[in-house]
Amino acid sequence: MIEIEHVTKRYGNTTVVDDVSLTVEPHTITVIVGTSGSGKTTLIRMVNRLVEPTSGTIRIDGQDNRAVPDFELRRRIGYAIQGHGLFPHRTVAQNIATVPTLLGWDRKRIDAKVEELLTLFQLDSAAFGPRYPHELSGGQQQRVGVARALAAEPNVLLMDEPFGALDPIIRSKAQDDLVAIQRHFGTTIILVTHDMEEAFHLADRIAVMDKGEVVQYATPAEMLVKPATPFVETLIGTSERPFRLLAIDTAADAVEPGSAEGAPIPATLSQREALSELLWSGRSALPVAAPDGAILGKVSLEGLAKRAARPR
Ligand SMILES: Nc1ncnc2c1ncn2[C@@H]1O[C@H](COP(=O)(O)OP(=O)(O)OP(=O)(O)O)[C@@H](O)[C@H]1O
Repeated sequence: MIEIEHVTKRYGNTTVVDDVSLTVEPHTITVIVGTSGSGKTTLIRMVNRLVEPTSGTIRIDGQDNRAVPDFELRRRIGYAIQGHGLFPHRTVAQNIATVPTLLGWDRKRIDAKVEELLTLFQLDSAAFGPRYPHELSGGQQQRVGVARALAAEPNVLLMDEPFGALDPIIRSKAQDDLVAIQRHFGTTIILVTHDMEEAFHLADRIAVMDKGEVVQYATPAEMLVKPATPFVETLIGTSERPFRLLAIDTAADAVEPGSAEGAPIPATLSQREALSELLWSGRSALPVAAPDGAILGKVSLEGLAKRAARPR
């Protein structure tokens, strides 16, 4: 659990984070959104103490983060940023091994961890381990960046626009990978993004920042139904509301019994993507397939239309 209590950061006379309090429950994804310069990066950097708060307290699993030695903070808190921040003169394997090496893990344990993470991110370790970052695509570099952040098995992962530089297809894949990883390790994640679609897709809770303040901290569904301020409403985009609602859950959650014609859609698609497939294929229902190919049932236009309506 991460408890941020009355945290303020000032640079000179300018307050960039203004008395922010929020609690991030263990094993959840909290997404921070807001306008440029609203203090998102500064807020998450105070969690791992890359920035020192002017006042206030941040506790990680009950412990004040000022009381935790640096090396221990680095082990407990992974940090992944846009552009990946990979060391250009170190191989992929060496990049991933950075924090475990600093922590003095033995060679065998480090090698096993590198292998595990590369496999998890669908990068063949024999082919990719010895390569240098410039020999990878942007999407591969991004995955290595996240793998490196996870190498010391942190309880907490901070991500600052980790998918910002990716094209939409790789981005969607990277988001799915992140959800899979989060389930696999049970990591508590705070992620900063500009992309509201990404926020609604990934978040258990969303924090909206405006001029250094958190103006709303709520589940995506709560935020859609009751935006705290006109700013939050604008950020969500009123014409987007039904689609945002559908972006929260997957097709698996909307499966109805029965069969349907046409190519099956994966159960992991968001309901929004499922709706898009339905509209584009011109069908009123499509089969839904589990990852092993088994047909789970169908999703229908009618079913999704009900789910897109304002929750009561
Ligand atoms: N070291 C610093 N010294 C002075 N001002 C700073 C410093 N770091 C950040 N700021 C200011 O604090 C404000 C918040 O910056 P921050 O990077 O946290 O915003 P952000 O919400 O992450 O923005 P963006 O979405 O554009 O990345 C900005 O106005 C920025 O100029």
